[in-house]
Amino acid sequence: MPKVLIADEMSPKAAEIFRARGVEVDEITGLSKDELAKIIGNYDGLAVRSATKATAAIIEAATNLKVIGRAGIGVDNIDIPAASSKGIVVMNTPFGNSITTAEHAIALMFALARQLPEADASTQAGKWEKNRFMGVELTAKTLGLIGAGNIGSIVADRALGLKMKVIAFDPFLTPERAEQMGVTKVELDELLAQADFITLHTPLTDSTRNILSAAKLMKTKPGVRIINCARGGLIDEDALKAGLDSGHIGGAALDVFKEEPAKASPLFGTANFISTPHLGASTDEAQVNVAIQVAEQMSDFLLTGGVTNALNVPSLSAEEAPRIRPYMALAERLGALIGQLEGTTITAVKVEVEGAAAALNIKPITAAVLTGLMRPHSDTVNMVNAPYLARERNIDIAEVRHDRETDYHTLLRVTVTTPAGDRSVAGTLFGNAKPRLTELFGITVEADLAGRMLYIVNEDKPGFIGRLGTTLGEAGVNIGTFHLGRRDAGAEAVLLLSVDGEIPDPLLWSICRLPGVKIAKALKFG
Ligand SMILES: NC(=O)C1=CN([C@@H]2O[C@H](COP(=O)(O)OP(=O)(O)OC[C@H]3O[C@@H](n4cnc5c(N)ncnc54)[C@H](O)[C@@H]3O)[C@@H](O)[C@H]2O)C=CC1
Ligand SMILES: O=C(O)C(=O)COP(=O)(O)O
Repeated sequence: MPKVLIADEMSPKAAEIFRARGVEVDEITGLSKDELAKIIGNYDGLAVRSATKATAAIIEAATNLKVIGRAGIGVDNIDIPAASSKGIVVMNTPFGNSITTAEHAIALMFALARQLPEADASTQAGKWEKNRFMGVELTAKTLGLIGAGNIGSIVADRALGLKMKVIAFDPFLTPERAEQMGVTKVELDELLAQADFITLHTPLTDSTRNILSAAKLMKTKPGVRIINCARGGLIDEDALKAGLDSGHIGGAALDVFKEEPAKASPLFGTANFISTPHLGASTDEAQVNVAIQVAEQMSDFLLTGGVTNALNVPSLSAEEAPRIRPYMALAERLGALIGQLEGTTITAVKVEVEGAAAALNIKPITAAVLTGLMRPHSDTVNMVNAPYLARERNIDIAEVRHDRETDYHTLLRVTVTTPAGDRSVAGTLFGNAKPRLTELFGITVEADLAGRMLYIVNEDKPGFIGRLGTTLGEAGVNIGTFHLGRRDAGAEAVLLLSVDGEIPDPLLWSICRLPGVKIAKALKFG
């Protein structure tokens, strides 16, 4: 039974679902990184929110880990490249807490507009400072969105309902989507010059880190109010403090900080500054949503191999999975065939799909080809890390979808480039389910690729097959299936035999010494 560690506070729904699905679960929160490193080797899955840092060191210690599930959106606490190169799937729940987080941004916008926290503190201190707190209306003000994805677009929708004008800076926002959202797409400097309120909704990446730098903050409209419910690190906190102190920035509300937990900050105590302790996702509804999603997704993966919302491996939907699985089996076998025959000299791989296969998601098929190709040379390769390992080995990957008629209703071709030139194998599915080789290095040969096989290239001369049968028979090796292909009569022939049992080296050498044999290799599939 797979075993999962829930390492951050999560709705009890998560543990309930894991157990109901047949996954063992431990809930241990507040672990130090050393404590986590010590126990992580016992688990197949790790479920986290933002507090636990799944660093390279933790991942290194996670000898059995197969999946890390983030009950939430941001995955900046997970070292995805480290997980990928160890073949660990990383998944998040991209929508479960977006409404809640958008509502928190709107709440902070109101709080800034009417100085609610200060007014509350003053009133409860018995001061009744009615004249001190003069607010601004949101109606007709301009809201500048930095990042118009899931959360940004919900914020835009709510702000439009409040009769605000919404402008957005997001390099990936298409004009059509902007129009559909009812927002005006602008460049960052234009947004800074026009916005009365700015709200950030991007992930923390190299392109967004410090996006509101000191220089950019200086370009904002005097009196601007800034909200960050996305990630600390998007705003230069020192420059924000200076802007608030000078009065150029009229207010700022941060739910997230560069260093978390933020137990001290120069911003604390600054006038017109509001903060919450990373509460964006903290509602009953959102926490139930993300807990259910993460537990379902991780259980699916651990129990059935189904992949949803993974960040480092192509997703396979429930409808797609049954159609694509036989292709992945074919892809892995073609990759394994060519990987065993061409060794480690491969510098490029081309995956081509034709006929029915051309309508499918090619990414999992390519990942399966690469997995098969590298498995003979790596014990740890799997669907997750195969593309990364290929990249590390400077293998160039190309994917081609052909829109043409073929002799087969569906065809998958794998071509590798080696110092000796390009070599190609192709295969199809019989009955949409059974992987079958159709072509090997330009020669038509139909074969199942399964179990132990023997690959022989020989001169096409009479008597060879008899001699081969005798050699195998004398060694006590039974032939299961026998597939023969040749370029032209009397030219080079290719033999693929499935055999019951291992072919020991001395037997392989005897086969190599048979007259006419050019190449003999033992192959293994599955
Ligand atoms: N405070 C909290 O508790 C929570 C915080 N979050 C944070 O909110 C962020 C946004 O979440 P979603 O909207 O779901 O993500 P999303 O991926 O749907 O949207 C992010 C948007 O940022 C845009 N973007 C990327 N690089 C950009 C750049 N250089 N400049 C401008 N825009 C850029 C993308 O094109 C995308 O449209 C998350 O990454 C997460 O870190 C999410 C949930 C809760
Ligand atoms: O989902 C996200 O990105 C969040 O930041 C929410 O974080 P949390 O799960 O509340 O620690």
